[in-house]
Amino acid sequence: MNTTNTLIELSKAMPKTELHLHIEGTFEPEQMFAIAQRNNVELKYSTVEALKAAYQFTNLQDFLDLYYQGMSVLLHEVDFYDLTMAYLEKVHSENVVHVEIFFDPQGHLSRGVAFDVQIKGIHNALQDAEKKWGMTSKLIMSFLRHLSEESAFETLELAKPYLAWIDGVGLDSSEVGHPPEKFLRVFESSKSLGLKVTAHAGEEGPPDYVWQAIDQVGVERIDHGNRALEDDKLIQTIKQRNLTLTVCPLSNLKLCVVNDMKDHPIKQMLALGLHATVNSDDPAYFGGYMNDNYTSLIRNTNISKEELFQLAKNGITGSWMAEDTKAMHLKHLNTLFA
Ligand code: HPA
Ligand SMILES: [Zn+2]
Repeated sequence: MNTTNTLIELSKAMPKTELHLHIEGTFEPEQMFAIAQRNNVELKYSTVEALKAAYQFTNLQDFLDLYYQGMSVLLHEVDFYDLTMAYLEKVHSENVVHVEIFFDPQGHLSRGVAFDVQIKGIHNALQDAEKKWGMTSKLIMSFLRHLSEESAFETLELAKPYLAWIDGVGLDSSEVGHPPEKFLRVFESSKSLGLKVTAHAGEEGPPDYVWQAIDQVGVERIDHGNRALEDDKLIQTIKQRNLTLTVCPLSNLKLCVVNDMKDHPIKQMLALGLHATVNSDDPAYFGGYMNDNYTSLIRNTNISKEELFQLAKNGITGSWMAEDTKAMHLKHLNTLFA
């Protein structure tokens, strides 16, 4: 086998974590049509093929418009369960051992779907995956940044009875024009409830948004972070504070954050000593799950075995899983790469 194929096989076999994944972004067109039919909801596209053909994006907003349309067929607890379980089954088959999943409560509340309906479906699927395969997970409630601070506070209020099932809060949706500082007070309240904090920053937004996420919000992780590379002082700060970047290669390509996978900056991030990880973001929309992301990087960026190991290791150390579980997966990883 040549080196490329050897590395691809190794990337498939290695224990992986997924730290940046929107559960609503795992909605495969076939499942979307099946759930639409059983819920008597009409989709804007008449066939799976027509829907897939619309997955051509030039920026984040193009994608978000379709993403919110797609999730509109989710109405009942079983829909959230089925969506989550389909994703977990898929990534279990790819040797993903731990997932940290975002969900967007406001994207469903606005359609009259209650908070408890959403979270019960998702939570039960996560529990079943742990029982069946020992796959561990964390759940991150994400605020939609194009909506108001007041709406985020209302969402946090609804989450209070379910804090035992929620590990952290995040910030997603349209980035430019909606800086992290817009949600400072909501993040403060979230922290006081014992929740961890992360935020999408530097996907399309400027380095200043990453500064705000770090210095004002006090995030424990940065989701994406690509544009941090434009600011040397920011790079040094991210490094000094040991902040993990949840990087999403195929997402970056589909949303034109990078023009070509050959230009993806993940190797540069590693060379700078940043804790970059590989994640799939919205795999049903961006052309691939975890293994596809690694395969694309290996084929296009000349990644070495050492870099592959570092990416997988960063995924374990940058996760919010228990320290003894981290140690167990790191041991397995070391054996595979020995
Ligand atoms: O990549 C993303 N960026 C911002 N918001 C999102 N919501 C789902 N995916 C994304
Ligand atoms: Zn994302």
